[in-house]
Amino acid sequence: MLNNENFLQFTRANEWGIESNADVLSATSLDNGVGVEVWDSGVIVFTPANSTPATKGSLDLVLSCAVHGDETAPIEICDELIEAIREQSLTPAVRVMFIIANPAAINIGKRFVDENMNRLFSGAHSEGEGLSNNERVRAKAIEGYVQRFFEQAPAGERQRLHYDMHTAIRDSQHEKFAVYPFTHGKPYKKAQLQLLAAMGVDTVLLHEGPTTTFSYFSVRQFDADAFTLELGKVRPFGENPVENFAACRSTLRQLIAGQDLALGEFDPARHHIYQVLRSINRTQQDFELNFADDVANFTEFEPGYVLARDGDKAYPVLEKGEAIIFPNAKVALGQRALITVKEIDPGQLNLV
Ligand SMILES: O=C(O)CCC(=O)N[C@@H](CCC(=O)O)C(=O)O
Ligand SMILES: [Zn+2]
Repeated sequence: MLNNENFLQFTRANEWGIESNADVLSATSLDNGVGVEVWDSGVIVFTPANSTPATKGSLDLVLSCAVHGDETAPIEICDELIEAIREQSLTPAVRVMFIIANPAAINIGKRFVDENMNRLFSGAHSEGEGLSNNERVRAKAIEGYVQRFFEQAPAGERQRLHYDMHTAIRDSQHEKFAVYPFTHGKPYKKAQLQLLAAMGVDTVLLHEGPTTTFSYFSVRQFDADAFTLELGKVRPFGENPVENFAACRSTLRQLIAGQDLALGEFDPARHHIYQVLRSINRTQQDFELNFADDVANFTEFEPGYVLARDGDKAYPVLEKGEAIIFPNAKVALGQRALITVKEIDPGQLNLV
């Protein structure tokens, strides 16, 4: 068993998984009756001691971090929550699974080892060159764990929620924001926007099409409410300002403990909603972004301004209000190097 070993340390010591016959895989329970199962390195599931009132106990919550290994704030948040549950200072009233996705990338302090894991979900791990590197194998295994977690839930009306937590490479005009994956026409949910705001995330980016990200996988395969959360800027371990994550930490604790979040009336004015206008891919070795490294996410450029050049092709701004997100000229060929977005009125949204 794990004994008293810190789960993050155990995970970092077992970079690409643990033997399927390892004794750490056996299920156990804490003195307070909470069930604990380690399904793999970085994958731990807690089950409440007793059935709780249906409205609370019916939540199945996935909290993931380290899909990008250098994004340390979400790793620190998960570490704190996992150990609080194991020390019994936090008692889950809902099923909760934590996934520390890429321990090998954490250990080298990099976004990934061979390949960006957040482009490998929904089966992308097995396309092209197939399961040719550890990130591909791990993404496939993680898909299986999420499937098992959601599908093993007791019968009855249940809510599925997945927060895939990240931090961004650049500064941002909205420090925290969420990506709301493509819903295939289903309405967006007011309660989810309110829950995000309670976590300090008042800005939401609506994806306009399918992606190979982890959060879209949970939306598409399991009809979960799932979001990529960008909680701040990438910093080394120990340098994340604790106060910046207080709302996120306390809301996650309340969700895990099944406490009432008292979200109140939906107020559209409280939320900034951005629509994705374009994804610009790098297709040529000769790719450049035409703005400085310290230009923040959500910065607007005037129509006509050339944002990027991909070989001979120039990408000028097409309309007033067009702003940039996630610029990265160093992505692999064929991958997204930049997204452009535009703020829209929340009143325009199909909301339930
Ligand atoms: O700051 C950056 O440039 C990247 C931050 C990051 O990792 N973002 C995610 C967004 C995923 C999504 O679109 O849901 C990513 O690029 O994987
Ligand atoms: Zn990330």
